Amino acid sequence: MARNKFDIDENLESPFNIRHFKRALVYIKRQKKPMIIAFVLSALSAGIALSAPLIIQHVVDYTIPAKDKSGLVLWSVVMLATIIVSVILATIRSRMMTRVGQDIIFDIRTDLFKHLQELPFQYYDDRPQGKILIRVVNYVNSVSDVLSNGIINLILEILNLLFIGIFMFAVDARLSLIILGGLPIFIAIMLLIKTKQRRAWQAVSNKSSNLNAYMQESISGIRVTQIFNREQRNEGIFTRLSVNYRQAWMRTMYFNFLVPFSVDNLTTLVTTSIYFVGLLALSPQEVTFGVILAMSSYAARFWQPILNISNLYNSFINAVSYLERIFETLDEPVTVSDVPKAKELPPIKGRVTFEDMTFAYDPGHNILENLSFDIKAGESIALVGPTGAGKTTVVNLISRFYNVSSGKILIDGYDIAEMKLKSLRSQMGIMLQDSFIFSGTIMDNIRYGKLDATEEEIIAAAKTVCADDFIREFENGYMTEVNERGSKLSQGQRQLISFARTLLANPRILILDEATSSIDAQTERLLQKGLNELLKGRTSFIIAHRLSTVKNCDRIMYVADKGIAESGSHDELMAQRGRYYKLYSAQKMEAI
Ligand SMILES: Nc1ncnc2c1ncn2[C@@H]1O[C@H](COP(=O)(O)OP(=O)(O)OP(=O)(O)O)[C@@H](O)[C@H]1O
Repeated sequence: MARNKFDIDENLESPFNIRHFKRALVYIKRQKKPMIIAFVLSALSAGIALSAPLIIQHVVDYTIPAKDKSGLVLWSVVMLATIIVSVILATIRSRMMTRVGQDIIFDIRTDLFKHLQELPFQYYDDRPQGKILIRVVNYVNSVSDVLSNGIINLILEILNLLFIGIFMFAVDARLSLIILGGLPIFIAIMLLIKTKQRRAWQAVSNKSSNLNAYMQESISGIRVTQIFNREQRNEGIFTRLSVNYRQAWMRTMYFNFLVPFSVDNLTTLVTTSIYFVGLLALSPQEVTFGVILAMSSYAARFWQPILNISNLYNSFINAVSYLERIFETLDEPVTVSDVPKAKELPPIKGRVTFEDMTFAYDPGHNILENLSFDIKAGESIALVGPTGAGKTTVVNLISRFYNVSSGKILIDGYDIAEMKLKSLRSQMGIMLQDSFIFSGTIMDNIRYGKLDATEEEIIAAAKTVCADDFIREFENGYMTEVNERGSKLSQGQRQLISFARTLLANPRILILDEATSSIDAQTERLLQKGLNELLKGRTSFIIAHRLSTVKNCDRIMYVADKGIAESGSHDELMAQRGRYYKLYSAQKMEAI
């Protein structure tokens, strides 16, 4: 069961701590060089811009009273030059940082994708795909700016604040203290809203994740939706999720606006105080008009970096809620992986042994119990039995898509839990009822089974499984582009392509899970010839509800009651007159 349905908020398994941020630093460190250059450029640009109030003070107090026209022109040119240089430096920096941001995205996304490819079936069983997608696509995008520009800007703003402090204290210490007077009020406001703000951002990421999961589910299930006229109901669910998202977003915005609102008012307050104290309380001899002008300009400039830092803090809080989820995914354990000192499974003959094997998807709820059987290399085995009995589970365990709960599965006497997964799976061929087709050409899709296969090998495989005829009927033959999931192809055609794909991989053990159920009887007969060739000398497990297709298997195992209820050849089982006999007779009756 999906642990996180689309309308269930995700609980973070490990809430954010500084360790997560340290991990983010790993990605940032890789961009050290461009980030240092960008930082120096920014520092230069900010330093140049800071000289403007000093120029203004000098011009107001000395150049203008002295009616020094050439001095006035000179200072105007200096002022213009500082603006131009500062703009050029800022532009170069912003280009560099765009690149750094993209490189960070690239690295995190690559790590996530690599990890997702290794995560076991169980991980995907438990989550809606949309919630996985949003982490790789949206969350990574959202954190890149904070991890690149955000860090640099934070250091810069702190330095900026320091420099402004030095400059303003150099101009007038008493008026500077008035400017600093607003700080305790600001810190108190920030402390008050900090926790609420973080929770609000977490809610936004939860709600957007839910929305995404539902979108993904709706698109995948659009056919069923239209068949059952569910459009209106689904719209209702979608609206509810959208409203939840909007409410969560509005709440974060409320906190976000609160911060600049406080800063604006504090700036106005301290500027007014400077005018008041400067003009009334202190004598004109002590404080010149130029000093008051310069100090009011510093007051605005002093509060600007504070506003910027608090905005950065907002983005940081937002990014933290995304980083938590990105790292949670990266930390997701690869439970089905090579054990330490795993051995390479040598080329196998194909003997498969289950030794007292028990398996549960969810602990405490066994699907198969104490299962033991031994299959000789080259034997063809049919797994039949009622829906939900565990046939697919048996074959999934042979490929070790899940770990057994107890007991062992051996191939040629080797415990598969101790073998390298790659060496195990490369010798297995699995064909499912729902054959997945990737976007690309038909040729690419068949080549998926063996990446270095030649065109001749691919065509030969397609011929063996009777796919060649229909492929050639397409205008572009093997080079026909198909969509993801193969929506241009019939289900039977998709299965034939996946047959060719598996044949190309030349596996020693072959698993056919309802693989021929969508192929018409005539094609199936044709295919059977190819399949017989394919099955020769290989161990095969065939799951089929249509018993006529598995009658000729060496052994038929009837899966029921958490184990194998009956086992033997068709004739033996018919003679037993047990459950297989009943099922076969019932199907025969239906066919008449
Ligand atoms: N990923 C999963 N997580 C939890 N339970 C599962 C999972 N997959 C299957 N099951 C349960 O395990 C049992 C066996 O499922 P399995 O798919 O092996 O049956 P099956 O015999 O192949 O059925 P069918 O003939 O319908 O394909 C079922 O009761 C099913 O509900």
